[in-house]
Order: sequence, then structure tokens, then C-alpha cells
Amino acid sequence: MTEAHGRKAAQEAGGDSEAVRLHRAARGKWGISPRVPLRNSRDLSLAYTPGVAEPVRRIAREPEEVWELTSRGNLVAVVSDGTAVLGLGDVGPEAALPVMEGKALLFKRFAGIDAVPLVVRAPTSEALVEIVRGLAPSFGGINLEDVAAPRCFAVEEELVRSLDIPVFHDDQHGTAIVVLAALLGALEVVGKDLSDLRIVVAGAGAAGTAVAELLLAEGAGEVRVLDRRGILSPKRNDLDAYKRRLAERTNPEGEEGGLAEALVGADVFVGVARGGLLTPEMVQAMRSPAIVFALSNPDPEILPDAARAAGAAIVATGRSDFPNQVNNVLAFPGVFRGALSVRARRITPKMKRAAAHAIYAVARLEGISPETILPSVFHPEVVPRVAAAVARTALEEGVARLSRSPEEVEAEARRFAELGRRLGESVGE
Ligand SMILES: NC(=O)C1=CN([C@@H]2O[C@H](COP(=O)(O)OP(=O)(O)OC[C@H]3O[C@@H](n4cnc5c(N)ncnc54)[C@H](OP(=O)(O)O)[C@@H]3O)[C@@H](O)[C@H]2O)C=CC1
Ligand SMILES: CC(=O)C(=O)O
Ligand SMILES: [Mg+2]
Repeated sequence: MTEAHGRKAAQEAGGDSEAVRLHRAARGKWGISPRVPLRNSRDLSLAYTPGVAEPVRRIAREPEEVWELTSRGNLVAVVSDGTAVLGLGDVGPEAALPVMEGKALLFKRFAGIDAVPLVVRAPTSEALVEIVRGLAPSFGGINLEDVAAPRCFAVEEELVRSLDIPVFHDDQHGTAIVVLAALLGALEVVGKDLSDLRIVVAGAGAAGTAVAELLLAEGAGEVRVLDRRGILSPKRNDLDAYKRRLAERTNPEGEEGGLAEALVGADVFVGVARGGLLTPEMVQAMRSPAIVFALSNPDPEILPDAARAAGAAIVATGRSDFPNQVNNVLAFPGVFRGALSVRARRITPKMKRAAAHAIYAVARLEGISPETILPSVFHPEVVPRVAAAVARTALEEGVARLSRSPEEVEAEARRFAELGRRLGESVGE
């Protein structure tokens, strides 16, 4: 039987899951729609030649006009090399495409941002940087997605240095923003203080590194980070430069051990490593009331029922089908909405912290409880409030090209979010 015949037979035998059927029926989740009419040759002469020559000349003379005369100001590239796709590993660019189309869908649905999924074959960090740098003139921002550590750090650093539009590695910063927001909510429930906590982060890759850095910047007491060989420590001689820097920041005394040792007496577990890593015994060894964020996708480090049965007071996952979804989708639409609205040149650490506090503030509107430490991603206040907080901070930090009031940005974000909601809900009608 040929491969194509085998696939068809599997489909006919009902071998496709509901999710695969959705993707197959729609042939992907993303598309392009025009914004000006094209009914006749007059329309064509304005939108295309000869009319288009005038905006071309205008932009050549005054480069800033590109933001007014093209789609660039509301357009984000979602770029992946497919090297760390969810928790599925290095599956390659083609297999990464459903996730990138998904991110593009989320940008549009939640923030009215047009996003283009771009999966690229980039054998080296330098190649990835060159590709993105070459594409940048088309876009108002670059969302890097599912690029593995340590490559992601060098790539992001170089792109931030050389481009004057926001470059944001979602798995690092989007995740860190939402973890901080969720932790603020969880601490309100358990009555602990961030500065008193012992936090264990499993995973020293993109997500784990940024989570640890943002929690430390916010004033977290003690943070330990682990990779597959155990706790990052300056005494280890197998660390790359990024892990070494993190080891020196988090564990200067050189504590050693594996996950079981690290978790004894810990207040918080953040899993951004691999599904199934956390055992009930490890949860039992934590200090009560324990907070467990098992965030790997699609399979969390521990399932919520098992974590609760082992005594965890607050449990969160990255998934949409359990309560307390700690997922970067709560951050990146609003972060980019705010950044694009003031044409920010970059996204600073303060802008990230402001985004986290805005998400936490929305959770408080509804009342925080053990199962609602975060707002739902469908909460209509999330994107406008995050956008306003990001824009306000961009203005304060001097990285905004446009001077607009946070109220104006918030009102605009509300309009964009409503547009996205109507589009998202009317598809297929
Ligand atoms: N909920 C959310 O919003 C998000 C969740 N994630 C999830 O986090 C996970 C990691 O993603 P990302 O950081 O992008 O990936 P990376 O590939 O950049 O990093 C993965 C890290 O996990 C570590 N790791 C793997 N297996 C183990 C293990 N058995 N014990 C301890 N550490 C281990 C790796 O260790 P080593 O360095 O030794 O190889 C590495 O440091 C994925 O499952 C992803 O789905 C990511 C982003 C957002
Ligand atoms: C949510 C996400 O970005 C991830 O799991 O990689
Ligand atoms: Mg990701």
C-alpha cells in the first residue's frame, strides 16, 4: 500500500482525531482578506498601477509613511524554525506550521492583529537572524516561536540589537509574563509573599530561563532552575554560557541535586520541561500550601487530579481544558497590541512586568480563587488592559515612536479585540 493510500484508509477508518479533522476540513486555520475594494479598472488603477506609484514615491521620500500607507503597522511575523515545538521537540519547520497558524489565529481573534505564520529552514542561528532581518521591513513586529534554547537567546539578542521593531520570543517572555501574573494570583489565595518563596523551575531552556529572570526581577526569594542533569550550579562544568549566567544568579552557593532534592520544602514548582516529570511524592515533599504550575504542552509535568491528590493547593497547566490556564496566549496579543499602537522600537523588561500586573488586575476583577488565579483568555478586558499597560510603559521608557495616551490605546485595543471576536465567532456561519 502506498503512503497516500495508507493515509486515506486511516481517514476512512476514522483514524483522524477531532482536531485533525478540523485542520483537514479547513485546510489550515489562517487566510488573508483584502481591505480595499477591487470591482473594476478604476479600483485597480488606485490600488495597483498607476496609482500605487504615488505611495511608493512618498515612502521613498519619507520612510515613516510606511506605517500610514501600508499594512505594516498592524502586521506581525510569527517565525519558527521548528526546533522546540510545544514540548514535542525538534519536529522541523513543516510540522511546526499548525502551531504557527494557531498563533496567527490567536493574534487576530484576541487583538485584531494580522499575523503571518512563517516556518523557516535555518541550519544555524546566523541563518535564522539573516532570514528574519531580511523580512523585517514588511512587519511591525516579530514574534519568535518555538525556537529551542540556547539558539533562541543569541537569535533574539542579535535581532533586538539590529532591528527597530519589537522582537519578542514568546516562549521566553510571553510565558514568563503569564507565570508572574499567575503567581501573583496564587499568592493571594495562599497568603504567601513572593520574597519568602522557594521556587523550583524545571527546564532551563527558553521558557525556564525567562521565567526565572522575570520572577527574580519581581523580587522572588529563592529560585532554583534545573535542566535534565539537575540543578544549575556554578560548580557544574557542562553548562553553556546562558545556563552558567543563570546558575550564578540563582544558585551562587552551588547547591546540587535532582528534581526530588530541589523540591523538598519548596513553595512553588514551575514545569516548563517535559510531560510526566513530576511525581506525587515530589509534590508531597513540598511546603504546604504548595503551588504547582505544570506547564508543558500538550502533556503537563503532572495531571491536575494527581497533583491535588498529592496535596497541591493550587494547580495550573498550559492547556485549555483544565482550570487555571497558564499559557502565553494571555500575554502576546495584548503585548503586541500595545507595542504596535505606540510603534514601540522594542519590548523592555518593565513592559513585561507591566503586562503581568495588568493580567493579574483583570483576574482580581472577577475574584481570585484556587481555580481562577488568572482570567480566561476570552475575558474582554485582558487585551485592552495589557495593551494600555505596555504602551504606558513604552512611553515612560522612551521606546515609543508615537505619543498616545494609554486611554487612547486601551480604547483602540477594545475596538480591535471586538473586531477579532466578531470575526472569530462568525467563521463558518
Ligand atoms: N504553557 C505555556 O505557555 C508554555 C509552555 N511551554 C512548555 O515548556 C516546555 C519547554 O519549552 P521551551 O523552553 O520552549 O523548550 P527548550 O527546548 O528551550 O527547553 C527545554 C528545557 O527542558 C529541559 N528538560 C527536558 N527534559 C527534562 C527533564 N527530564 N528534566 C529536567 N529538565 C528537562 C531541557 O534540559 P536540557 O537543557 O538539559 O536539554 C531544557 O532546558 C515545553 O513543553 C513547552 O510546551 C513553553 C512555552 C510556553
Ligand atoms: C504555549 C506555547 O507556546 C508552547 O507550549 O510552546
Ligand atoms: Mg511556544
